[in-house]
Amino acid sequence: MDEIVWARDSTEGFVLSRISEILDDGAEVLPLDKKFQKRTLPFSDIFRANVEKDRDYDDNCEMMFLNEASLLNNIRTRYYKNKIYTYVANILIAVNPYSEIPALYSPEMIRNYKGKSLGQLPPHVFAIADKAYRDMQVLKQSQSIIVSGESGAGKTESTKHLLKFLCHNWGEESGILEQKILDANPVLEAFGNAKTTRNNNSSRFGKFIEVHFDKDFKVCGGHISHYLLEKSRVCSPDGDERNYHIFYMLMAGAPEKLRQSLGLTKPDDFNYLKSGCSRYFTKPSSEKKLSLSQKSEDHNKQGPLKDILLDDVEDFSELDQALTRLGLTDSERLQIYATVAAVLHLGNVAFEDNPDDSRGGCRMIPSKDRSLLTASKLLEIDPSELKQALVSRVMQSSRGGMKGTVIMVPLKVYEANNARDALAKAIYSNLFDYIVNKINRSIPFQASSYYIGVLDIAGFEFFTVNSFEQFCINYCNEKLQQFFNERILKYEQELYKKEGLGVPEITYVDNQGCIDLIEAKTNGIFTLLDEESKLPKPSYTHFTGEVHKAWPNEYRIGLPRSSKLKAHRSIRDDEGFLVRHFAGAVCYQTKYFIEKNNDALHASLESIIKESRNKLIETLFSTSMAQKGKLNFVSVGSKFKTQLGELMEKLKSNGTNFIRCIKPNNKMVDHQFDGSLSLMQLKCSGMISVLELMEYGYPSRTSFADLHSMYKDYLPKELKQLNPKTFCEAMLHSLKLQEKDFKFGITKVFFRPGKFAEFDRIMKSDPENLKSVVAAIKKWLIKSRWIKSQFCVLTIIKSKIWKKKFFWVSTDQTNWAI
Ligand SMILES: Nc1ncnc2c1ncn2[C@@H]1O[C@H](COP(=O)(O)OP(=O)(O)OP(=O)(O)O)[C@@H](O)[C@H]1O
Repeated sequence: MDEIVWARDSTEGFVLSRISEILDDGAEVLPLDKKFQKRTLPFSDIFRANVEKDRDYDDNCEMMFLNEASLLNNIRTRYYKNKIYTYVANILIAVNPYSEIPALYSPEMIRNYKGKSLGQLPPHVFAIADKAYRDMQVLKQSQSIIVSGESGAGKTESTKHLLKFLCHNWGEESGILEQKILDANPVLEAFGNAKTTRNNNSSRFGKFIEVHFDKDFKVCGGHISHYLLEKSRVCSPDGDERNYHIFYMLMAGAPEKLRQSLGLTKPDDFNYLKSGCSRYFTKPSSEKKLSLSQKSEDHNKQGPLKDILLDDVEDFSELDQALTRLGLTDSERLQIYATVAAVLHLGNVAFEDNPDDSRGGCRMIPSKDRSLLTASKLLEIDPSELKQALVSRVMQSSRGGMKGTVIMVPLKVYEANNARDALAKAIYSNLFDYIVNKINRSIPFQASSYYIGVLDIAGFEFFTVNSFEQFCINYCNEKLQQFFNERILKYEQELYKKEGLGVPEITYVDNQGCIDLIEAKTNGIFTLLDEESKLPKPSYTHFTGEVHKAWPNEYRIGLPRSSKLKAHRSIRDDEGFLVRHFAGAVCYQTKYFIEKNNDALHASLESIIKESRNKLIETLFSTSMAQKGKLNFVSVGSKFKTQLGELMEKLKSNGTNFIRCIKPNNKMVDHQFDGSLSLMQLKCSGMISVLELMEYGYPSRTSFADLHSMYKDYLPKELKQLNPKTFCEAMLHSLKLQEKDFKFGITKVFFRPGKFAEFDRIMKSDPENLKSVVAAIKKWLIKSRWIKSQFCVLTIIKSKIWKKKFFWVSTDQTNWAI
């Protein structure tokens, strides 16, 4: 028993092994590398291997055996050769190299990929951008490029390269528009990105960036839509994580005068920064520009954070210039910086129990007066009114539906803390909306015919503790997965039908049930959460109970104790629920669901902030949704549901391209490939199911014209001159490929897995072999021409006989038919 197979392994993903014994429901396998142990595995963990050591494939579909193990191995082999891009048919897999690969994105590369069909050059993110552009031109349809992957997988970097390729090749001569679209990046990153444990420059929001084209397919504008900024980070970055970059950039990079006027000193002087990592990102040259008083104790002790791209000192001036180019005046930029500083000062306001209040209310700690004064000054609101609104809230009694006396309700310490944090989050997230809006307005926009939209949104997430943020992200991924399934499978089947291949229908697992569970109007989890918020005394345990009650027989939802993870099994039934997503089960802890879903300010705070004399603050809160009573509040969940609905509509009406980004290791280092981590991501992105589909279909396909242009130079003149369809027929029929390995469609030829590679190998083989190939093609051509001419003769003879017959029949009846 000598067959070499891939055997599942918990760390590597798969290891090459030899089957030593076949058992009833599995086999005993012996890994080739002695460092791995012999094991007995079920058949579902053993896969056939394409064993040609060190060989890799541009397109996974060129492989003979399409399975998760061969896919993982191909990606790994290529990654170590610095080939970070790989196709699975039209889908691009991009592995984060965590290092610069020389010339990979050079201007020459940008030129090279322009106008090339997919497959003509090695896989590349530029090839996908070019395909989207050509599809837009040919099909006269807007296109989307969906870039997905977990945090740190390289979505934002890929997005930047896509935009650069599009703007560079089809932007206007002056490059002003291109500059504006590209200037959006440093601005979005300063306000929307933060250092997390998984990525130094993690985007804490989703975005859909549209590049618009005019009737001549030249770039004529752009637009950014953003989703779900992570607001909780503003008040409580944790452990090794940081708050949004802008806070540190201002403190490290702003001119001294500006820092002084904003009362900015060093990160550990501010509560909203010192709960997390308080060090700056610097390079040796910029570190020298920092004074001791600007640096936190930790920074002084441990030194700066390091990243190839980030530098808080230099990034501030880059941001300031980008904002200027986007059209913001000196005073507008100053107001933005003042607002950011105000958030920090607000965070330093603290409360204690008020011994003079018999109702258990709190008061501000007197030593924090200075922070309150600075925050009020920067926000241009009255400090005493702000103080009052932070420690109490106004309620109106109502009797028989009539509004009655105004009552001042004192807040407890934790309520005042919540009110302060809610205000800080509202200011920051409204500022983010304002900045995105400013970017959009600064990008000139002429009448647009089509657009290419790039979606950069977080992939499926599951941690030990999963809260409302993960719930929203996973809901979004559930919708995107459904779309992916529909597009890939539907497209595939429609193509087979259109090309007349006669391949039987392929079915797939539908995840609509899971989507219903979350978004159903009457009993979906979002609805139950909103209902809970409207109760006089909302409680997360009651909400959790309602969720379990609403879905008693649904297998997709379960109690935390049904989790496979020990950490989740100890969560009480009324403190969490488990959702079985397409990518795996996730246990959500519901403790902060209500607060995170309803982040509106209480009425007193809302009215104080609206009275600000500061133009920017006034603008930020002019359209904000005041909580006009509990019954008509707009929750975070329902807003996201609506936004996502609109996005899905756009995606459905566009052509689609997919890029799946993979993070090869958690250490964020180059040349280290963690097999099981990467395999998990391939599964979560739906790539394994795509392979299953491809295994039974014809995954490699190319148009007759493309195939002709790809290989004509390998052949003599007389064969080159054939028309593309005859050329393809001649080549495929005369080579020793079996009939079942390929199919001719109307415009394309389709190959079974691995067969295109076989064909390619024959065509590119040594001259001696090629000679015999040419001879075989010529022989086939002579034979087929002979058959054709015989067929023609026969047809003429037949038609003559038929005409005679017809004439005879028709003259016998009516004459008009001749
Ligand atoms: N193509 C690339 N070449 C070199 N380095 C890269 C590439 N792609 C990503 N990186 C590195 O990986 C880091 C993380 O990438 P990126 O920020 O694009 O991830 P992401 O998927 O957008 O993460 P998040 O969801 O957290 O925002 C980058 O800051 C960069 O250092």
